[in-house]
Amino acid sequence: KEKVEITKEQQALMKVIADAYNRHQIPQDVAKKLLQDQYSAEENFLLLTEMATSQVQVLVEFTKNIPGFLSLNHEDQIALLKGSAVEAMFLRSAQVFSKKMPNGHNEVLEDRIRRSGISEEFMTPMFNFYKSIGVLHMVQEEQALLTAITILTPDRPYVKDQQAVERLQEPMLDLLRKLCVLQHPQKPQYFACLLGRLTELRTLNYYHAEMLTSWRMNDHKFTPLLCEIWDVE
Ligand SMILES: O=C(Nc1ccccc1F)[C@H](C1CCCCC1)n1c(-c2ccc(Cl)cc2)nc2cc(F)c(F)cc21
Repeated sequence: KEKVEITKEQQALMKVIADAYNRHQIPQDVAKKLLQDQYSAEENFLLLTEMATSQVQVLVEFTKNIPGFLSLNHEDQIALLKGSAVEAMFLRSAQVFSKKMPNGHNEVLEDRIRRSGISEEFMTPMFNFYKSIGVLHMVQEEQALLTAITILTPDRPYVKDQQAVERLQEPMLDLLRKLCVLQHPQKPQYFACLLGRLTELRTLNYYHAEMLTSWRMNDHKFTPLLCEIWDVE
């Protein structure tokens, strides 16, 4: 039985990533807002574009705290952010969705999202992903590391120096693997399961532009930042 322990520098890395993640959390206000009222498709779309725009800004701040990220080639920094922003948003949405709320609130939230304006065909893949994240009961540190690992995916389009990105991603993967063994000793496949979620996350990437352009309303308006990140308009 391999004795797993976190080294001093891994503890320091964990602290940096977890603090950055907590500092740059989007307040849970999107769930609270959705629970308060039933909005029209237009209002929901506006809320989504506002949330997604602020999420990108939050993601940039979080990414700047990843050790070594700012030493990467500048074009590669942009390619990594552009390549991971949508996945980070769905990962964040899944974490918001999975938060245990008072009785009945989780059901209301799901219902509000089902009726928000998203086309029917995307409900199943999206909620399947949210539920597969929910059953993992991830702790904050795991969520923060998983987001950092998603950002540091070497094979994003247009990344020139993939090795440099691998060198940053590897210590995160090693730390997450150890955390999983220590946090979930009764689930030896937990780490592999987490990485499997990242594969499922990429499939949502595939749908995201169509999820927006097929929102049940006319004349979809996007912020310039979203046009950049979400391959729309
Ligand atoms: O705001 C959102 N997500 C979000 C963005 C940035 C940071 C944090 C976020 F939760 C949207 C709302 C917007 C308003 C209409 C309903 C969906 N959202 C999605 C979502 C995101 C993108 C597409 Cl194309 C389809 C659904 N899934 C959600 C699950 C939740 F539990 C939740 F609370 C909100 C969620």
